Amino acid sequence: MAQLQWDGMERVATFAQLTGVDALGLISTILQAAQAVRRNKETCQELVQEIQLIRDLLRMLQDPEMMCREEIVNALSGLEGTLKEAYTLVTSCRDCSAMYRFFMGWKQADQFRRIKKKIAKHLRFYPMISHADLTRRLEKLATSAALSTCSSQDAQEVQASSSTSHPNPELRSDSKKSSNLTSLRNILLLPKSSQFDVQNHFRAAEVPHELEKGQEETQSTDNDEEHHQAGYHDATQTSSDRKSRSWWHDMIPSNKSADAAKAHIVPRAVELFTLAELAMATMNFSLDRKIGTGRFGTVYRGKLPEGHEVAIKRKTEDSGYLGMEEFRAEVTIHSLLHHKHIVHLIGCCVVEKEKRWSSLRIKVEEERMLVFEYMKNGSLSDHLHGPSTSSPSSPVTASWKMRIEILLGASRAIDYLHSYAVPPVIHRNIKPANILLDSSWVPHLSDFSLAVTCDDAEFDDIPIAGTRGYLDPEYLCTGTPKPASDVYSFGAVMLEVLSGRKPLSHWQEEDSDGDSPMDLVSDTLQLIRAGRVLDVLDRRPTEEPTIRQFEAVDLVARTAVHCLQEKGEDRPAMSDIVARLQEALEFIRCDNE
Ligand SMILES: Nc1ncnc2c1ncn2[C@@H]1O[C@H](COP(=O)(O)OP(=O)(O)OP(=O)(O)O)[C@@H](O)[C@H]1O
Repeated sequence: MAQLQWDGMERVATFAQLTGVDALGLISTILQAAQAVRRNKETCQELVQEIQLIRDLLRMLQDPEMMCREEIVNALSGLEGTLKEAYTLVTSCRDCSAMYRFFMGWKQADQFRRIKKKIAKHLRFYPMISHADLTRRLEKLATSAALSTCSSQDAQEVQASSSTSHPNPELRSDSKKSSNLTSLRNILLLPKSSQFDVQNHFRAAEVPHELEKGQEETQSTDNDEEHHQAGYHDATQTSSDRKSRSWWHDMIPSNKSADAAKAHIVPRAVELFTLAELAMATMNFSLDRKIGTGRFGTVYRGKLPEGHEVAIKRKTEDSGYLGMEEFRAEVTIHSLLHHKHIVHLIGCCVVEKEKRWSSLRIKVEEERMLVFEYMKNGSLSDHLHGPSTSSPSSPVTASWKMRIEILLGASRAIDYLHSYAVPPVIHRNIKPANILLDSSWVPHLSDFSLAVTCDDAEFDDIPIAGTRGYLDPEYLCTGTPKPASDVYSFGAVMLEVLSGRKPLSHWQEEDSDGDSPMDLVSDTLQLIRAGRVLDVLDRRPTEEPTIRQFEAVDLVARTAVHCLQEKGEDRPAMSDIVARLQEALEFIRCDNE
């Protein structure tokens, strides 16, 4: 324990000595101030999360050698100023007077944007530093593990002192040790290529060979045998280990490792599930566990052995999902994204299934599954148009405030994709069916099956994709997706939320040759431009909106018009949309105060 405390002090000293800044002190002051904010709570919370990342970063910077690196010192220069600005901004959010709101609303949104950009700059070496820290911890763990296995007596001593005071906290208790090894297994499941190709900066990760072998052995269960007998080959199983390993190691194209290194956020470790584990979680993919079906497969609700509820998207080759390349791209992109309004990808699974075509021929098909955190309250679309709309208990159906909160959350997720993810990501399938709601009605953007990164140089090879009714007409003409294409789709979502109407009527959805796919868009745009917003509004939240509600929905309507401009360059950036929705929400909140 004493050793741990000393380590912590040493870290602080290292950073403070080298920079002359008590950044950790400043950070804890900001975190305290953030607890008392009365306005812009969500934006402050996001800022706090990023500031916490800076704190984690500083704590990882315990190696003085690293702090001497020019690129890191440069990235951290100006940190004091940024933190002071962040403090001033956060404390200004304590003031809740109407006058303050009137004069400061827009200015604050601008300041938040500026500070977030500065923080992103400070965090740009996060992946490399985190990688170096991880390597250091792995080496420490591997050394301890080697020490503990070299003599059985030593191992017994470790067990005997498991719950007390082993000097290495990672070996302090058996359960702690096994959970560390589980998370290690998860970390190691990332292909080597994705473990930050940082040869110009730091030594590449060396995964201890013994640990790799161990991780494979832990994956087989009794149930696997049953599935082999039923004609399944789980590509992650021992019988096809070589294939499994090369599949996984090939999973992320090597050129993506550079992207990962550039990202200011570390790729999340994606867990590799076996078919047996997922079959068990879903009662063998039983019908009553089915949540919904999309173009690319079926989604099931499942429960993992630890009790964690998940949604399992099962994609088959028949479903029209394009193939392994797209699956890899989806997992790669999704694992790089960390945002409170983006559905968390927990893991995936690939299995081979034998299908008998005739007495002589057997065809081998691949099935791919993705495991996500479960979103208990379904999709925004379900609440606007599904059976739950008849239920007055759906707050989405009944409340303008909730609808605007959902739009705001989703817009923040898209803003993150466009402006903070590195490389930037274009979702290409923004629609209410892909905005999911958790048990607290917090929105999460989902479905990255069509997402592309902005540095995918050869857009020519990527077919135009999206959902009719939300597709940007400019993208349809040029074939080149841009962040502005997502902005257009989000404009259509805003109109749908305001009007409660789908952009395409049922017959248009069915008829792929329908020549007027944008009826909601063109009808409502005309009405809004003519100042007739009231004629557009869904009357389920309230028959007559109050003045504040009207101000809010009017602002949303005008923002939607702006998003639906024909030319991408005339549309607003996602960050402006976030600011306007934030303002719209403030109007509604005034109503409730
Ligand atoms: N993580 C999740 N938690 C809860 N429900 C989910 C989750 N992911 C998807 N669903 C449900 O499953 C349905 C089908 O999802 P899926 O993403 O396969 O298709 P889609 O988005 O409706 O359409 P498409 O993929 O064809 O564009 C969704 O509408 C949603 O209701």
